[in-house]
Amino acid sequence: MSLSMALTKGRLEKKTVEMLDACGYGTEALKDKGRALVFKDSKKDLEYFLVKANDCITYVEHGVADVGVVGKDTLLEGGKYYYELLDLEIGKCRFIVASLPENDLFNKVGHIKIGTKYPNVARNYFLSKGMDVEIIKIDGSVELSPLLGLCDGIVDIMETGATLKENGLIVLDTVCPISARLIVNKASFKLKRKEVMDLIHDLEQEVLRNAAALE
Ligand SMILES: Nc1ncnc2c1ncn2[C@@H]1O[C@H](COP(=O)(O)OP(=O)(O)OP(=O)(O)O)[C@@H](O)[C@H]1O
Ligand SMILES: O=P(O)(O)OC[C@H]1O[C@H](OP(=O)(O)OP(=O)(O)O)[C@H](O)[C@@H]1O
Repeated sequence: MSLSMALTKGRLEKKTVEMLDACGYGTEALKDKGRALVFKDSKKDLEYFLVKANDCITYVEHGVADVGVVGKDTLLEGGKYYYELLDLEIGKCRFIVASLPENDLFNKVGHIKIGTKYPNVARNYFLSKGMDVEIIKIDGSVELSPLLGLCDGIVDIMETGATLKENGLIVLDTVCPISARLIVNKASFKLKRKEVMDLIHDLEQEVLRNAAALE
């Protein structure tokens, strides 16, 4: 049976395609893609489509995609009707809490405002600290919000730390590490078990090879 795979476009796209390539999959169409969004694997019975991160979960939950590759950040923010079966160990970064140095929100008395693209992650984090904060949803350039006084601090993704540094923000805490995960539709896992397990096995071998290469 054929498998359909939702890939998160953007930062994870190239690394995911490289992994599939290294596993011997036929991903040429994904590399020379123009404006197309659906691609057939040239070697395996597999179809790919490229979507935004949140939509990856939606397609997998609805069974339109049997499997998907999406960041743990997106999984933590929303969606739950899927199995998360493999850490691909690509797209590594982390969720952090940051602020201007003079705005140490953990020692602030009174109302605290947090800017973030990830309101659920931020709310859960501060609840776990016993702090009642106001969450302000921001869609991008989150680092700008404390600079302009919209909020006291942010919960955002940090990879190299360059964006924080260039904007004079400091890390106050790490919420959790992030990496890309393989998620699987629950029905597909039953009905296409062999195909899904073969894919997981192939990717798992590549995760191990990548880890060994780093040692
Ligand atoms: N430095 C980083 N910043 C953001 N995401 C990163 C970073 N490094 C790895 N990632 C991972 O890549 C995924 C996709 O990020 P990307 O910025 O391409 O899309 P996005 O968050 O939907 O942003 P945009 O709206 O700009 O397309 C994230 O969900 C995260 O898992
Ligand atoms: O630690 P760094 O390597 O600097 O990376 C972190 C930055 O990258 C992401 O933003 P992105 O470029 O996706 O733009 P956005 O703020 O518009 O989402 C993230 O939200 C940070 O701003």
